[in-house]
Parts: sequence; structure tokens; C-alpha cells
Amino acid sequence: MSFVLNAWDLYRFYHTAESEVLAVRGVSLKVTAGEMVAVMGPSGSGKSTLLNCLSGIDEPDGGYVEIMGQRITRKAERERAAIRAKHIGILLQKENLIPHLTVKENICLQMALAGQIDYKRIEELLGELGMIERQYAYPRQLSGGENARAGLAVALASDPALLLADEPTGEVDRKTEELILDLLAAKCKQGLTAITSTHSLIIAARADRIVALQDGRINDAG
Ligand SMILES: Nc1ncnc2c1ncn2[C@@H]1O[C@H](COP(=O)(O)OP(=O)(O)OP(=O)(O)O)[C@@H](O)[C@H]1O
Repeated sequence: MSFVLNAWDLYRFYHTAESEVLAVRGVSLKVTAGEMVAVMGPSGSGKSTLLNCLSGIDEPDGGYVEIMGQRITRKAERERAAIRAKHIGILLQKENLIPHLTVKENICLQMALAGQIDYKRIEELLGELGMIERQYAYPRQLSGGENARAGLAVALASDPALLLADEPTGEVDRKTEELILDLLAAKCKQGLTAITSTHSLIIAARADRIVALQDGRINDAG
């Protein structure tokens, strides 16, 4: 079986002056096309660290990650960025947009990084997210919910195989959370794979699978 994401035995330690934090310890995860996975766990359990290792933003100290059969770990930053631009969309709790670019320009930039600007797709995305009328707005002019929707448009701009979302609905109201989840569920039906770190029980209820993290490990009882 081929996996969109195959992570094997990941470790990530942080060294500070006084201590060593074992943020991720031996996490393995295989995710297939169309799956929606929620990564849950208490604050400090390693959710963000894990997602950063999966996206290649961070290098794990041990283990490896393959995206669409292509290894992303132990590669130069330039190569990791190219794999990320092609296959991965990233959605954070906030600051998904470049402040001095409009919503539409932010989407164009993401597409340009992936190699192609598709204006028809931009219109579709803006329509799906109810952002057509706000496409020429700058991030500072958007409400929290509009910011979240524009961030999702950027994350989905290059039609990625994998969406990695770190607490995507942490700062939005219930209505926006539902809208984002509806869109994600629809995209997953079309084959998008989504891995979302969250404290939200609403997201967890919509996920196909929950991965419970505890002290940097997957808690199989969770
Ligand atoms: N850059 C860093 N340097 C040192 N320690 C770090 C760093 N980033 C995270 N940590 C530590 O690693 C552990 C896991 O942190 P992480 O942010 O991955 O957890 P989390 O589950 O995402 O938490 P939250 O739900 O609060 O966002 C924590 O103990 C945290 O303090």
C-alpha cells in the first residue's frame, strides 16, 4: 500500500542550557490518501514538534519521513522546501499570510512557489471559502474568521496531497470552525490527506482517526 505520509520512529530532543526536553520519542505514523487524522494531546505533549518534523520545517534527531514516497528528512533545506511547496499545505493558528500582500497576492505567491499560478483555481478557492469580496484586502483588514479562511486558501493553493494544520481553529468562532471543517472534509473526500493538531473535540469528532500523544509518544490506549 502506498502512503501519502510515512513517518518512522521519529525522535526530537531540544537542548537548553540546563536541560534536555524529549519532545518526540519514537513516533511512527502512516497515513493514506483521503484520511483526516487528528493529533491530540495535552499542552507540551509534542504535537507542534511532530508536525514540524513531518513538514520538514524541522529535522528530527532520529527516524525519517517520506511524503508521497519521497524522503524529506536528512536533506538540504532547499530540497525540503521544494518537496514542501509541491506536496504540503501548512495551516497555522495565525500568521498564515504575509502582511504586506493582499489575500489574492498571498495565494498567488504560494502557487508561484509551487511552480504555477492558476487564476481559475484562485477564483474557485476564494468562492469555496466565501472570500471573493475580500480578495483585495490586506491581512490587517480581515476579521479573525476571514484570516483563518484566507490562510486555508493559501494552504490549499497548490493543490497539495497533504495538509498539515497546527491548531487551525484555535482562534476562530464556532461558525468559522464548522466552515473550515466542512471544506476540509469535502477536500478529503476528493483525496486530500489532512493531519491536524488540535484541542478541539469538534475536529476530533470529524476525524477518521485520532492519534493521541502523551509525553512525545503515541498513546495506543488513547
Ligand atoms: N524550540 C524549543 N526549544 C526548547 N524546547 C522546546 C522548543 N519547542 C518546544 N519545546 C518543548 O518541547 C515540548 C513539546 O512542545 P510542543 O510545542 O511540540 O507541544 P504541543 O503539544 O504542541 O503543545 P501546545 O498544545 O501547548 O501547543 C514542550 O516541553 C516544549 O516546552
